[in-house]
Amino acid sequence: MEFKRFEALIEMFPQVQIFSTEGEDLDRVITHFLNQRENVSTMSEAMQRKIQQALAPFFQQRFISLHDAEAPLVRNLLLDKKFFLQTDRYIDDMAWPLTDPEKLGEALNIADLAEGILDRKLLSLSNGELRRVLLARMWMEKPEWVYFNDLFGGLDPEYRAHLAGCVADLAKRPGLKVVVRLAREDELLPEIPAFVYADKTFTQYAGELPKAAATPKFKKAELKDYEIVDLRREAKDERRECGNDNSGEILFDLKHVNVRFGDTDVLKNLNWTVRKGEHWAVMGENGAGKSTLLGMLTADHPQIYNNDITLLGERPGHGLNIWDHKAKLGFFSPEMALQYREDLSLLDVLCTGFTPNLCRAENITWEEKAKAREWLTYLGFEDTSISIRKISPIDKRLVLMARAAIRPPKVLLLDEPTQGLKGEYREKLFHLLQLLSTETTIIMVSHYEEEWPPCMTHLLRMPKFSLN
Ligand SMILES: Nc1ncnc2c1ncn2[C@@H]1O[C@H](COP(=O)(O)OP(=O)(O)OP(=O)(O)O)[C@@H](O)[C@H]1O
Repeated sequence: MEFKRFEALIEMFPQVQIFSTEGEDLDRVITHFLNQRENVSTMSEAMQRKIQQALAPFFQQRFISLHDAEAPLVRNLLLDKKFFLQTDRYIDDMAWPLTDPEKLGEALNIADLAEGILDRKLLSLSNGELRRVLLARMWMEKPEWVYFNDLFGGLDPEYRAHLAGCVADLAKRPGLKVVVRLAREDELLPEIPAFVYADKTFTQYAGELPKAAATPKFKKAELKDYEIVDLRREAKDERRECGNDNSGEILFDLKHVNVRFGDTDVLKNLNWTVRKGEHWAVMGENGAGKSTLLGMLTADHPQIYNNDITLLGERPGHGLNIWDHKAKLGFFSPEMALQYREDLSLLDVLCTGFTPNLCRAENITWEEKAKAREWLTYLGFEDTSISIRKISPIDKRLVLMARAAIRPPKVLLLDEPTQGLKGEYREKLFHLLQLLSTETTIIMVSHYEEEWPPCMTHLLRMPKFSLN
């Protein structure tokens, strides 16, 4: 069955899941349709980012304990009669849809959050926690239409399984119209009619839908402390051959590291050593402290000063120069892509990767330019002169990841690099990382078990100590 128009599809299938690698185009089509409807509840990364941007123009601000008494709490977002997103530098004059306080218990259950979350400041939440709070809110609204844009993006595996069950139940509610957009085919839900969107056409999914929601390979309840897995021992094949520089130079050394905010333990007695030639995947449930950990490695997090940490041979407060340190790293996170403001061509963006700065680079050599051009061509960008502002947010992410890696840096830090990336892009990225692994040390945060290039040598699993 094929549909050209979303109107026709939704009329026939009021509960529908749509998988597409052309996510933004599909989102535009659905949003255009829903903007003309009333009582719509939407969950999307864009909403999450809007809140984060409104509350803090610079993401690092989040690392600082927030004293602002006016900063909105989760309680305000979920329970205020009329909630406006407002700070002293941001005003949203549209009130958010009304919520039903009676549904709070059910909603927190859906979001798998404890009641203590209500007193947390919105800005202090991790990406996944904020997503889950927004999901809780949807369950407290009274919509006729529900739209989940990239339902599982940024969520940990166990919660993804829980959410899949909740959405399947929601889709059974009589009269409710439910639209789910999925970025990955392997995340299709059971029972809900499925379509694939490509070339501006919705085609019925030809494969078989799963019988039940996928179960996570790993259960967080089993994890009581930090766990290190030697991936080389697990796979005795080609992994041993790559990134095998056993010079033993210690790049990062963290001893009994603790990070707390008020009475929330984020990192608790973490001992972790990263040596040159190792490549680490970092996993952990939403709020486990993965971004906090990366913030420490980049020296952005102020709590590096009250911990025993060595960063590339230097100690914070004892000779570490932050800018020299950052110049040795390549860093990418989805927030960075969001906050990137430069109006440069793709080629110029990639060339900034040879310098410590984000703005236009001077004195780029002919060889560097040629390498940047070669990388862009490999990633599928034919016209390297177009502005980064003209490409889609997902393409922008890919270009900024390439920028972080091209030099190559001494250490490449990637926070959820595959979030929202289509399979073909993931493969290209992993191929690049595999090639780079002989020259740089890679540390990569992921929410997908075993979804990393074969060069990865270790996995750090992080538990979540606080219950919100
Ligand atoms: N300034 C702050 N004040 C209070 N709590 C904070 C602050 N900054 C971070 N936290 C808390 O620290 C915990 C870890 O956050 P972090 O962003 O490191 O998690 P994460 O593992 O990256 O999560 P996700 O998978 O959702 O991205 C979260 O529970 C978060 O709410």
